[in-house]
Amino acid sequence: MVNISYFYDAKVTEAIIYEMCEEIVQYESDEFTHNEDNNNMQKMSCPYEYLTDHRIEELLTWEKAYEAAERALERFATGEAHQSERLKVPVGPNFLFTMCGYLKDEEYGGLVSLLFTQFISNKKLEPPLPVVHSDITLMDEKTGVTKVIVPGRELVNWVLPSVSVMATRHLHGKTGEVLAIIGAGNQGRLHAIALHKFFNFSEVRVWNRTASKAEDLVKQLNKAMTSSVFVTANFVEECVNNADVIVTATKASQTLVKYSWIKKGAHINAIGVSVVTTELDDETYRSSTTYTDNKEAAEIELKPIVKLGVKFKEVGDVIVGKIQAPKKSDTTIFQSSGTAIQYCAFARLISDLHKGKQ
Ligand SMILES: NC(=O)C1=CN([C@@H]2O[C@H](COP(=O)(O)OP(=O)(O)OC[C@H]3O[C@@H](n4cnc5c(N)ncnc54)[C@H](OP(=O)(O)O)[C@@H]3O)[C@@H](O)[C@H]2O)C=CC1
Ligand SMILES: O=C(O)C1=NCCCC1
Repeated sequence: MVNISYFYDAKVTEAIIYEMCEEIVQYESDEFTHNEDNNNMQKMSCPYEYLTDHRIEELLTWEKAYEAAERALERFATGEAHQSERLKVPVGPNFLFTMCGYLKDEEYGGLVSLLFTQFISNKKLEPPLPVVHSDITLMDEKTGVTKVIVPGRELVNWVLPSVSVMATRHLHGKTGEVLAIIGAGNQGRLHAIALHKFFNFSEVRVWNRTASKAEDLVKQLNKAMTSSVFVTANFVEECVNNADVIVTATKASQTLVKYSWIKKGAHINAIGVSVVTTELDDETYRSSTTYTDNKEAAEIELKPIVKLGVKFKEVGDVIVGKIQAPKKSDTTIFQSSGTAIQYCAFARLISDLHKGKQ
């Protein structure tokens, strides 16, 4: 974590403020309007844009997303990033979740604030509304001025799979031949695409509770990639059998994968999050090394895993060489928590792409 206490040193603060004011004056002349009747109080015209899902899809590519994910993991590990505590505010059965962060980086830096609501009760409305709503605000790190607001639901579609790709790269390497996807929902589909684009697997197996959805996804992906590598599996055991890389991305509230079915040395990206259950059995956690992108959050939020006595390691520490990479024979789990820093890197990337800067 970066130590931001130096901002409170009076002399340094003065120097920083002076430097920033010079830049702000420059900025004002372009972006601000003065209200003479109000003691020269600055009134801003709206300096930011809301970038739609559609615009993000137009701008982003998986290659750019992998790079942003890797940089965010690196910077988090080297301390060039600062994050506030994550806060979950209960609203009956629903909640509001917030996280803020500051990433110091020429290309991907900024200040970010992520707001995310999960209203289970929306399912019962007539007509029903989506359960998750989320907006991510990116602010300039020199002025605090808002640059863009992006929809979190779209951004998570890029952030989560590319962080898993980078975790797989650094914890397992580019040796995988068979990928097993458990769950053909949104994240299962996106992980299949992002991981296959990066690793070019010889076989990608998909299992889903509702088999027809796995069949549809397999057809769709083979067609889109003019390939025949995507195949369905009838049972979870058949899907993970001898697989090198596994993704669990379901909303299951029961264990789906048993350690005895997994190849030794496999890597698992465990995406399905629950405060009460895991998709992997206890033996899998006890016999593997579990990595996360945010140890502090994982220790608080992933209670069922903590209860097993699992000691989390951070994937960023492997990337920057702070800790040794796992051995080929180690079975590894990546337990993704998502960090404000990752969202900052992606929001900045999108903001720059939108303005034609990248
Ligand atoms: N860490 C993070 O930031 C994020 C984590 N997630 C997590 O990823 C997981 C998947 O989310 P997402 O892809 O968006 O969800 P979707 O609603 O798109 O897909 C849900 C999937 O879970 C399956 N499923 C639900 N219940 C069961 C069950 N009892 N047994 C087996 N399969 C089941 C569904 O199967 P069927 O088709 O049969 O219904 C479907 O394949 C969730 O746990 C979610 O919390 C998601 C986004 C962000
Ligand atoms: O859909 C989710 O889950 C999200 N998680 C974190 C950020 C926004 C959306």
